[in-house]
Amino acid sequence: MSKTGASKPCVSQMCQPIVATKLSGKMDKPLISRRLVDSDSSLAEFPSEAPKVGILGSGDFARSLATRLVGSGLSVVVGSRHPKRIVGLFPSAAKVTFQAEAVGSPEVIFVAVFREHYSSLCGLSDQLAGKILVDVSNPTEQEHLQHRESNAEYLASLFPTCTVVKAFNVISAWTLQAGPRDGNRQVPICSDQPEAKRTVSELAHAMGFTPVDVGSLASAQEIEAIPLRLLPGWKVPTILALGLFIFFYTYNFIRDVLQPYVQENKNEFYKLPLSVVNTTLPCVAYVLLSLVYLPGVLAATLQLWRGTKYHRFPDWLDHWLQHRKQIGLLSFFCAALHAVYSVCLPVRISYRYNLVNLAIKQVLTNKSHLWVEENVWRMEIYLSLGVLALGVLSLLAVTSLPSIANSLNWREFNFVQSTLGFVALVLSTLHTLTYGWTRAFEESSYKFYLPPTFTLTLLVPCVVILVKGLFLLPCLSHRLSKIRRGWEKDSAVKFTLPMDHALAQKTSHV
Ligand SMILES: Cc1cc2nc3c(=O)[nH]c(=O)nc-3n(C[C@H](O)[C@H](O)[C@H](O)COP(=O)(O)OP(=O)(O)OC[C@H]3O[C@@H](n4cnc5c(N)ncnc54)[C@H](O)[C@@H]3O)c2cc1C
Ligand SMILES: NC(=O)C1=CN([C@@H]2O[C@H](COP(=O)(O)OP(=O)(O)OC[C@H]3O[C@@H](n4cnc5c(N)ncnc54)[C@H](OP(=O)(O)O)[C@@H]3O)[C@@H](O)[C@H]2O)C=CC1
Ligand code: HEM
Ligand SMILES: [Cu+2]
Ligand SMILES: [Fe+3]
Repeated sequence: MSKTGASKPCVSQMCQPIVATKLSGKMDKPLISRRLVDSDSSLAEFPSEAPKVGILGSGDFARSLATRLVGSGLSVVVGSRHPKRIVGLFPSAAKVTFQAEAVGSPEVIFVAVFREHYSSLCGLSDQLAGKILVDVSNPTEQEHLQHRESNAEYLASLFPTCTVVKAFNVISAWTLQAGPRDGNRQVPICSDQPEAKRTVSELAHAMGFTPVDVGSLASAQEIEAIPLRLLPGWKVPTILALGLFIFFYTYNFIRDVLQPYVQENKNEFYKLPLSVVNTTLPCVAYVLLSLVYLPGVLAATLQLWRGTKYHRFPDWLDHWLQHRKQIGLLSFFCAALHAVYSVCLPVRISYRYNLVNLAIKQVLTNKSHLWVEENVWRMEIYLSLGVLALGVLSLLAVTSLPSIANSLNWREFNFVQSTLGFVALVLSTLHTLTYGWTRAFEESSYKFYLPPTFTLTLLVPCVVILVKGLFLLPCLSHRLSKIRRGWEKDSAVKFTLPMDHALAQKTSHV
């Protein structure tokens, strides 16, 4: 039955890059030679005979897995219901045969079959007894909600004489083929048998992945839920950003387009795609940035108010504190777009028309040398401040990349995120103030009685900056640092009567 007499390479052979010419066909080529996998010679852990690995199923996942295993120097045997049909799709070094024959010799068998077909494997029970079964399956969202036990636990219940290990479900067939250099390297592994877990971990390592032990098979439910998640921490911040965008866009539309149309009969709808967007984006970026630093201020205020740090923050604040990274990155995204849009402003043909028309008007009225010193300075300064603010924000964004964050110690990271982030907020505020200048006090800036947009955005940031400034006052900063070292306000300890204590608790939770 065997297609090739799958030779078992010894360790010294395995350390050499596998020669592609030995294999034939597209699927045959190992995508990564052993030398490229950054293994820390973990293969040396294997006995001199390459262990045989079994795979049940011949689908996408099975094919990619076989390719990867063969490319990692392991000996592979694939069990299919129709081996003759699919034998050409597998690397020639892999043996492809009937299910019953395939599961005979390997100690470890990957079950690359969907959950609903597990029961069709029950006929193999006797041959599988005592072996390690690796469950790689991913439930659909519906299946995950529908079944109480995980796929892996279900498999274990069907084969009580086997040891089931949950692994590799977070790796796509594509990543397996392309090699672990692209995409996620981490493979969460769980099983009730430490020995089996170790064997599968070593396999993962040999294939260039990083096994992560997540405990007993009961954790399989959690592991199976991982691929079902789609950017979980981003939902609320994204909705927030979209909400702000819609609000400010509508507000700017009314002020910049609707008002001239209704009251001055001017058609300025051309502003919709760029100009209005560029007054909206910076407002969203700026407000989001202040919302990154507001919860820290609220937390500190609450701690000062309660005189202790040992009371839990309310849930909404806790949640908010945890989503600051996403809110901050969205703010950076909008600010970066605002910068690019701003650079585009003078490129527009409408800008040139307006400029030429203004020049002609000046010629007609015989005016010369239009130069308002104050405006010139104001613009130079607000643009410079904007560039500086964006520069500092970029530092924050760069340090939030895990690889950079890992190279910083806690204090360095905190300095960039907390101190420089606050500097960015102050710079943005100065940028906005110098841009807005005295227009908040000019009647002509109020369209439909609506104040200029920038005045709306200033509210939250100014409160944050003000309160942060207050916390620098010696009396408050001293008290705050005492609280953070575990000191508690006398009154919190004084009440000892149960009723009084309950009362104290109640009032401190406002
Ligand atoms: C572009 C960009 C990228 C960002 N990337 C990240 C990121 O990768 N990761 C991230 O976490 N955030 C990120 N953020 C969010 C933000 O920069 C951080 O959360 C920053 O640390 C907030 O600073 P803070 O001073 O407001 O809060 P913190 O320094 O966290 O302090 C908040 C509050 O916690 C309490 N507190 C602080 N220290 C103590 C203590 N020792 N004991 C008890 N209580 C204490 C106080 O009440 C304090 O006011 C990013 C923001 C932006 C704009
Ligand atoms: N594709 C991917 O990227 C990933 C897949 N997975 C998991 O791997 C498993 C396989 O997925 P995938 O390879 O994509 O699926 P496919 O549909 O491509 O392959 C499934 C294979 O199951 C085998 N099989 C065994 N018994 C039966 C049966 N009774 N009825 C039908 N098929 C049977 C078939 O092989 P034969 O006919 O030779 O017996 C078939 O090729 C799934 O559990 C999936 O969740 C996990 C992570 C990523
Ligand atoms: C390279 C960086 C930047 C440049 C070149 C820049 C440029 C500009 C320009 C040209 C305007 C006037 C827009 C208009 O005429 O409608 C403006 C306004 C504004 N900018 Fe920036 N900016 C930069 C960075 C930032 C950053 C980082 C923030 C805050 C996070 C910010 C917040 C604002 C705000 C709130 C306004 C007022 C919008 C309004 O109400 O009309 N800018 N900026
Ligand atoms: Cu959340
Ligand atoms: Fe499930």
